[in-house]
Amino acid sequence: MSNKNTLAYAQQLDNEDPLKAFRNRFHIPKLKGKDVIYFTGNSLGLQPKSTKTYINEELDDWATLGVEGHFHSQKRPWFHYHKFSKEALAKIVGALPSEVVSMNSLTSNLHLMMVSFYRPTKTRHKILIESGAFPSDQYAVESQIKFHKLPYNEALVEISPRKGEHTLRTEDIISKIEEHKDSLALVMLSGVQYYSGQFFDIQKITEAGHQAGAFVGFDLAHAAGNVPLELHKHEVDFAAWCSYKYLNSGPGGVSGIFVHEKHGNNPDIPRFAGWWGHNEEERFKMEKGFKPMEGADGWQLSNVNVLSSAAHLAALEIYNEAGMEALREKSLKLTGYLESLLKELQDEGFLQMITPTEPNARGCQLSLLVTHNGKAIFEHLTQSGVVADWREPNVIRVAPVPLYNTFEDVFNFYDILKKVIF
Ligand SMILES: Cc1ncc(COP(=O)(O)O)c(C=O)c1O
Ligand SMILES: Nc1ccccc1C(=O)C[C@H](N)C(=O)O
Repeated sequence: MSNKNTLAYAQQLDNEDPLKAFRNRFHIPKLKGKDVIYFTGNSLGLQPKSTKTYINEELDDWATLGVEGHFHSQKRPWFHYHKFSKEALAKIVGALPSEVVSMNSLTSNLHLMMVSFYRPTKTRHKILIESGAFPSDQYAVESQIKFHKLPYNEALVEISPRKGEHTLRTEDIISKIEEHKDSLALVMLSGVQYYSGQFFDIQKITEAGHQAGAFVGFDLAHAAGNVPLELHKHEVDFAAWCSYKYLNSGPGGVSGIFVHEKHGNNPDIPRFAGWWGHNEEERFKMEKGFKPMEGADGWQLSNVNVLSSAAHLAALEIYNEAGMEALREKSLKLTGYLESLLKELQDEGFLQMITPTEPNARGCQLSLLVTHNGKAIFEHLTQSGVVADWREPNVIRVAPVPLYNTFEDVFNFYDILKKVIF
C-alpha cells in the first residue's frame, strides 16, 4: 500500500471500511459548498437524516390525536416512551435494560444521583473528583457539599496529574481513594475526561472505591457511545450521560441514567421523587404515598419529553445497526491513523498530544496542546473548513467519530494543519 501520508492511502482505508455507508445517514454541515471536516462529535453529534421523520411522526400524532396520543399514538404511545430507548442504551453502557432510563438533562441527573448516593455522615462526608472536571460537575459537587452544610475545601478531594503529566495514573487514583478511605462517601469521576480525552479504568476505580466503603459513580458524557462500557459487570453504583455528543440526539437532548440493579430494586434508597417514578399501574390513581417503579425507572420525575426523545430514538436506531463493537474497531483505527499522522508534527515540536497513547485509555478524541500561536492556528483551521474546538487555555480537541467521519477527513485535517504550521 502507498505511504500513509497520502490522500490515496486514506481513501483506500475508506474503501475498506465496513461502516462507510453510515456517513450518508447524517447531515454533514458545509462551508462554501464543501463538507466540513466535522471533528466535534464530542461536543454536539451530527443530525441523522431520520431525525426529522421521527419528530414529525410525533408532531402528526399530536396534531391528530391531541391528548389521546399518550395511549393511542400510531407507533409509540407517549405514556411508554421512556421504554423504547432502554434496549439500545443498555447495550451502549453495558447494563440490564431495567438499570437504565432516559430522562431530564445531565447535570440535573447528576444531582438526582447525588441525592441518592452522596449521603454524608459525620465520619464519611468526602467526594473525590478529578481536578479540572467539567465545570458543571464541579459546580454540582460544590453545591451538594454546601447543601449538606459541610466545609467545601475539606469535603472535596481532587486528584491531579503528577507534575509535568496531563493525565491521571490509575495507581494514583487508587492511592488517593485509599488515603481517604475512612472519610470517603463518594467517588465521582468522568468516564472519558472532556479535556484530556483520557478513558479511566472504571473497573479498577470502582473496586477501589467500594473497598474504601464509598459509592462510585461516573459522568459518561464523553464515554457513552464512544468507548466500550460494562457498568453492570463492573458494579458501578450509578452513572449519567448526555445524548447530544456521541449519541447524536440533538442539542440539549435527553440525558440517561444507570442505577445498578442492587440499588434499583431497593425502595429504601432515598431519592427525590415524581409521579413518573411511581408504580405505573397506580400512577393515575392520584393517591398519596410514593411507590417507586423497580430499577432506574423509579428515579424518573416527569412525563417524557417526547420530541427530544424521538430524536434520541432515531439516533439510537442507527447506533444499534452499526453496533458498538464495530464502531469501536473503526474508532481505534481512525484515531490511531490521526495519531500516527500527527506524530510527525509532535516530533517537530509544534504540538503535544496529551491524550493517552494507549488505545484502551482513550476514545475517539485527541487533545492537542499547542503552546505557540494556538488560538491563531485554531482560527485558521476553522476558516479552512475544520470544525474542532478550542478549550482554554491551550488545547484543540479533535474527535473523529466512526459513524460519520472518514479516513479522508483525518488526512485532510493533517494536511491543513501541516500547512498552517509550516
Ligand atoms: C462531562 C460533562 N458534564 C456535564 C456536561 C453538561 O451537561 P448538561 O448541560 O447537559 O447538563 C457536559 C457537557 O456539556 C460534560 O461534558
Ligand atoms: N452543550 C453545549 C452547549 C454549548 C457549548 C458547548 C456544549 C458542550 O456540550 C460542551 C461539551 N460538554 C464539552 O466537552 O466541552
